[in-house]
Amino acid sequence: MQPLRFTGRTLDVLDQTLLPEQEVWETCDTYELVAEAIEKMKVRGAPAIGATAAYGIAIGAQQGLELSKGEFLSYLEGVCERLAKTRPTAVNLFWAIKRMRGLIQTNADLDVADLTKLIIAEANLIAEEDVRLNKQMGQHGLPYIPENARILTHCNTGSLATVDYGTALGVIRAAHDAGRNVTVYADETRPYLQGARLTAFELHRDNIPVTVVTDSMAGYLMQQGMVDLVIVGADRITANGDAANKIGTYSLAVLAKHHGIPFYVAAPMSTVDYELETGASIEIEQRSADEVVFIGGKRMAPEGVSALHPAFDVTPHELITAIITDRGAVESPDEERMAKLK
Ligand SMILES: CSC[C@@H](O)[C@@H](O)C(=O)COP(=O)(O)O
Repeated sequence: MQPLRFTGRTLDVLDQTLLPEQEVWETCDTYELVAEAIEKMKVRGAPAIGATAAYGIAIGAQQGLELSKGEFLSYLEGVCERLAKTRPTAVNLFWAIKRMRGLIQTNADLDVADLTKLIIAEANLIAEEDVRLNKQMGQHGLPYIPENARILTHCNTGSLATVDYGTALGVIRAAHDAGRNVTVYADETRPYLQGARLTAFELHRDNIPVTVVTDSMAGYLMQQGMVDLVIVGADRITANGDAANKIGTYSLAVLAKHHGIPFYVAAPMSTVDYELETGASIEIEQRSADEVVFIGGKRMAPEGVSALHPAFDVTPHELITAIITDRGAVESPDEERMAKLK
C-alpha cells in the first residue's frame, strides 16, 4: 500500500492519522497543503517525508508558472524554505530539498515551463529511487534474518513510511518474500501508535504474522527468550553511526544489549547525515503534550498536569549491531566504517 499518488497536477496523500479505521485520500493541489500534510503527520516516515517534499516543490513550481523567470526562482526558494520548516529531525526532508535546489540552480537558465518539467521529473525520480533502494536494502538485510526469526520492531517503517516496500519492514518483507518464516512483534509506539495502527495494518494485510505489544512489554519478551532480533528504521544517522529514530528506540537498544540480542537499524543512504559528527547534534522534534495526554480524544492525565513529548531519541552506535543500507551493511558501526559507505 503506497502512501502517495502524484497525478501530475496534485499529490494525493493517504491520511495516516485516520488509519486503520478509515482510508481517506487527501488531495494537495498547493505546496502549502503538502507542507501541512507533513506537519500534521498525514504523511510521515523519513523517506516518505523526503519524497513528499520533492513533490511539494513540483506542485509549487506549477503554481508559479505565470511568474517571470526572476520572480519564479525567488518564489521557488520560498517554497523550499516553507517545506524545510515542517519537521526538523528526518534528514531525508533536507536531503530531498537540497537535491531539488541543486537541480534548480544548475538549470536556472531554462525558461519557467522547461524548468518546471525538470522539477517534476526529479520528484518522480526521487520517488522511484526510494522503492528501488528499499528493495536493495532488503537484500542486504537478508543475511541478518534467520529462518523462524521472531522480530521486534518499533514505529512504522513500511510502505507507509516510504514510497513503497519500507526500510526495516522492507528487510522483514524481503525475508518473508524469500520464503522465510518470520513473525513480528510490533511495539504499539506511544504516543502516536504508529506500530499498533500502521505496522499492524500493513503486515496483517500482507499476511506477515504480527502481534502487537505495548512498548513496556519489550523487556519482558526479551527476558522470556521470545525475541531473536530487533530491527528499526532511522530518521537521521550521523557520521559516527549514531541513529535518531522514534522515541522509545533507545530503550529497546539498551534492553537488546542487556539480553545479548542483535539490534539492527535499516535506512537508505539519504538518511545518513555525514555533516553531523555525532547524534548529540541532531535536533529532536518536540511535539504537543496533548498527543501524550489524550488517547483517542480522551484525556488520560488530570487537567493542568504537564507532559513531555520528544518525538525521537538517539541510539548511540555502540548499541547497534549493524546498520543496513541500500549500499550494504556496516557491522559495529563507527566513524571509520561509516565513512567507507560514502
Ligand atoms: C522508514 S521510516 C524510519 C523512521 O522515519 C521511523 O522509524 C520513524 O521514526 C517515523 O517517525 P514519524 O514521527 O512517524 O514520522
